[in-house]
Amino acid sequence: MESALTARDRVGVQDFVLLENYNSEAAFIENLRRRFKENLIYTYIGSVLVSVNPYKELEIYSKQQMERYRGVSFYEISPHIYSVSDNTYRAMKTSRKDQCILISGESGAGKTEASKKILLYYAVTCPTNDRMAALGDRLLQSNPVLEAFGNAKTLRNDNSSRFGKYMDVQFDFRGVPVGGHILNYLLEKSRVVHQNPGERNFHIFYQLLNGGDEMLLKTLYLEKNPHNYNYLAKGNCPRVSSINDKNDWKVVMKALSVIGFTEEEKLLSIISGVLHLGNIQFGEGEEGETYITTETQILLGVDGSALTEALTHKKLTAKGEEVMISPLNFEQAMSARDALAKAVYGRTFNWLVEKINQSLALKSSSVIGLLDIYGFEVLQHNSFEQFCINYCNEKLQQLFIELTLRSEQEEYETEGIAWETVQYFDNKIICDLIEEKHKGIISILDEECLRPGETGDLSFLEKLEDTLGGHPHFVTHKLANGKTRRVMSREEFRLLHYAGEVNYNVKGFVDKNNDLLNRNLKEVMCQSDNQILSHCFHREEVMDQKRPEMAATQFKNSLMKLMEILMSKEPSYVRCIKPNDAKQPGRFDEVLVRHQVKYLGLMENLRVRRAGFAYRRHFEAFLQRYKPLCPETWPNWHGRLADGVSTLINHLGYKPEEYKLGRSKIFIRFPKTLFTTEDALEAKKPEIGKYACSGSETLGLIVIQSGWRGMKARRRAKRRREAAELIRRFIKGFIYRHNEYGPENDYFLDHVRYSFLKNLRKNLPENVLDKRWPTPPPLVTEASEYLRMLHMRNMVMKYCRRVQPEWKKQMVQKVVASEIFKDQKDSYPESVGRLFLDTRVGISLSSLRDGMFVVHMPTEDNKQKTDVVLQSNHVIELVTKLAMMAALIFTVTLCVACSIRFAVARGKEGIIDFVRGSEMKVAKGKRGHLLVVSHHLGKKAK
Ligand SMILES: Nc1ncnc2c1ncn2[C@@H]1O[C@H](COP(=O)(O)OP(=O)(O)OP(=O)(O)O)[C@@H](O)[C@H]1O
Repeated sequence: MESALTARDRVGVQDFVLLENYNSEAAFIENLRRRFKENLIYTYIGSVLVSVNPYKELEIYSKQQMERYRGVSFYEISPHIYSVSDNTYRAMKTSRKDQCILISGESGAGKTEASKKILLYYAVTCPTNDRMAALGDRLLQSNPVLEAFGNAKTLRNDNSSRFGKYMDVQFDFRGVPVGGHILNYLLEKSRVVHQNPGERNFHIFYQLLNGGDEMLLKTLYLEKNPHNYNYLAKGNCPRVSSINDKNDWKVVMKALSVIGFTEEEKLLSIISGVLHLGNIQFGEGEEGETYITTETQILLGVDGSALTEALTHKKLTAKGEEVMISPLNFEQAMSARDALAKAVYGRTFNWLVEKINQSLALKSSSVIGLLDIYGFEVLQHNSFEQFCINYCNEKLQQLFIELTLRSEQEEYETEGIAWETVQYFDNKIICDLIEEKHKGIISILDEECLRPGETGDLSFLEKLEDTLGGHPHFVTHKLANGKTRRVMSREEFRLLHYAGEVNYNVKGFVDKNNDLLNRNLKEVMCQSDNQILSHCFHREEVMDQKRPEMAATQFKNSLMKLMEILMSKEPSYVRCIKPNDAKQPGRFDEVLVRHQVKYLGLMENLRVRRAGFAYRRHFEAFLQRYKPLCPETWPNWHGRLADGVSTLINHLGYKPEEYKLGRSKIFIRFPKTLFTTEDALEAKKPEIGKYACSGSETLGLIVIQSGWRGMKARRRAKRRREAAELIRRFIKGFIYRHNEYGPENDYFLDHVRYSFLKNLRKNLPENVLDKRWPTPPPLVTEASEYLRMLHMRNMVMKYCRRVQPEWKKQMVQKVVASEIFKDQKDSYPESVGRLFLDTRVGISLSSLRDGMFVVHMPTEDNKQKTDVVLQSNHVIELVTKLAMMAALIFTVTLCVACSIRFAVARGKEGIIDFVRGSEMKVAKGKRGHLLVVSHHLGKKAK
């Protein structure tokens, strides 16, 4: 909008809320016209985008353009469908709330083009990977398929969607498009059997005849000439200059394969089957019975004779039992045939949508819904279809008013500003008139259809008059005053819709609401060889005695569901306008546009939006823009933002009725106030320039400055958005921290894990005796314990690798000592730090047959005699056991030489000489030695 403020004189205002005379329809249309002439087809009403069909290719949809709109707020840049797409996408990502974009407008206004542009924007700009790119392809490719089967050339649009479409684009938590789902509404099935002059049947029929190769057509028993088929000949318009059926056929076939279709053959045999069905001719017998004069074999995969029978007879049932078969007259047989064609096509279309949905199905976290649905329709002759379409628009208008008011009210509340009551027309009264139980038009129509006896359109009209006479929004010829009576036929009723008056002709209402297909025709279709058809016509449906819901009630119920879906999402709106009926570029037909402005409820929309304030902006943005206008805020304001804004507007002389300050935003009531401020800014610019520099560089500098400021502001805004998103994810994660790992808490849980590991890394125990270990959060207790064990093992392993055998022996000894003496003997603690020397304690004995052994004792104590000489008859056993008991404490030395030295006292040694002899004895030997003679057994005894 900021750019709108400066550009307002040349190309009108970019946002209608800036129109001074916002109640003037003429001013509104003039603004649209001025912009349209400049190829500026988009204008806002607040955040609602109004789009005028240019009927020519504009250079505004390139990839570069997409880049311009990425991450930029509405008001920072000129209006565009990409801006709506981007803001919606970002709102979904940051608020995690599902969004929807409601696109409305009359036939040919550009709804489908708008929805395709939105889809393309997401396909190009959203993050993706190979798998998702394939899915995005499927999403885009669903368009040509749906258009082939659901679009047709009408007088108003060469590629008119003849069904309503709601598509969910599903995104995962990273904002990657991961799937889609389509809901379709009220396909115009009557087009299969009838087209007005200048119109065509659905595109697929012509594509097949033009694009299908000879072999295929031969297999399907088809000929190329569309005139040969009754169902294609009615509009007398098989060729359309803007349509290339042959090319489109290739596109559709390719799209089907991208989507992953394997049933093309069956699908095409149904399409050809419908064409053949249309060529079935009936003859009339003498007694009024009907017979078929043409071939019906192999049609739609069902038995020819069964089909013939079902097309010419009707099964009548009474009290649930079949009682008789009655022949159909010529008229009845024709309508049975057409009913079958419509049912086959309609159900196949639903099946197709189901198939596409299957190929797009994936689990998602957030959704952006696109509603591309028929706009309000007023034709020369309005019938049941227009009634349903306009009812749908009433519901959407109701939703629109409710949601727009709600969001306005919410903003006021958040900002702490008193809500000012907005006068608007509440169309609930019209919705009730149509849908109320028992009293509404749909209920009355259902009653008429179900009533026993002859039912009819005129008696339906009478019932309407009886029940609804006097309702302010309902009139019939009988109830009308003279003036209205003159313009109404006796078969019409008029509804005063929010968008204008529409006369509906009741002819066909009962039949269309009944949408009946004879039971025996359904039975035949259940048995079709074609699996698509046997899927579409289910046996249970035939068995079920309950009457299915009437068409209008079905539509009403599906609309209720749609309303629920839309209510649960944050809406954005695109309102499409058709500038002329000739589909020509550059022509702006004011009467036609005024009509649409009225029934799109745009003036009402503008009034609601402008009821309170024309402009609202965050303090920061407002201050940033207008701070040069006040010496106290220029060049920088250092206090609170709210105070800065107050200082600024006081300086500018805003009157209290012109504005309100909320908690974070300023609300300005009149555009005039804003324009005056904007003009003051314009006038100030040279001075601001001088402040920064002088002379001819001024202008450039202003541009650079403002560009730099803009960039900085964008960066800041981006950082803020990212931070907000981070905090939001964090809080949500915290709330769901006890849930399974998933999109809601993954960020939080990852963060907890990461933080723990980071902390652990800094605080790992450094040796086996270091018992520190950070306390883990509950989420990672098990992992932490495991890590602790691993780390300990690792430290032990490293430690062990460093331990020498000598050292190991010491440790083993120390462990044994600890087991024996720890806390038992007072001298133990002193021993812990000292090495156990091998030399300190030991046993020596000779290798001979004597029983002597010497226990060597420590020699530190001077006074104490040390070594002990002992004798035993069981020296081997004794020493072994001693050695075993204290294997590593003692060293047992076997003395192969014949003498053992031992300590007698400090510094004094004794020597024992061992010799072999005939008998054992211990005696005093030479030089004071002790002589030990051991018994020698000789070789044998060994
Ligand atoms: N933004 C655009 N740029 C160029 N041409 C456009 C644009 N929007 C619409 N058109 C032209 O107008 C034609 C009709 O548009 P579109 O089919 O989107 O209308 P619609 O509102 O969906 O109509 P219907 O309700 O009949 O389906 C398109 O085939 C295209 O030629």
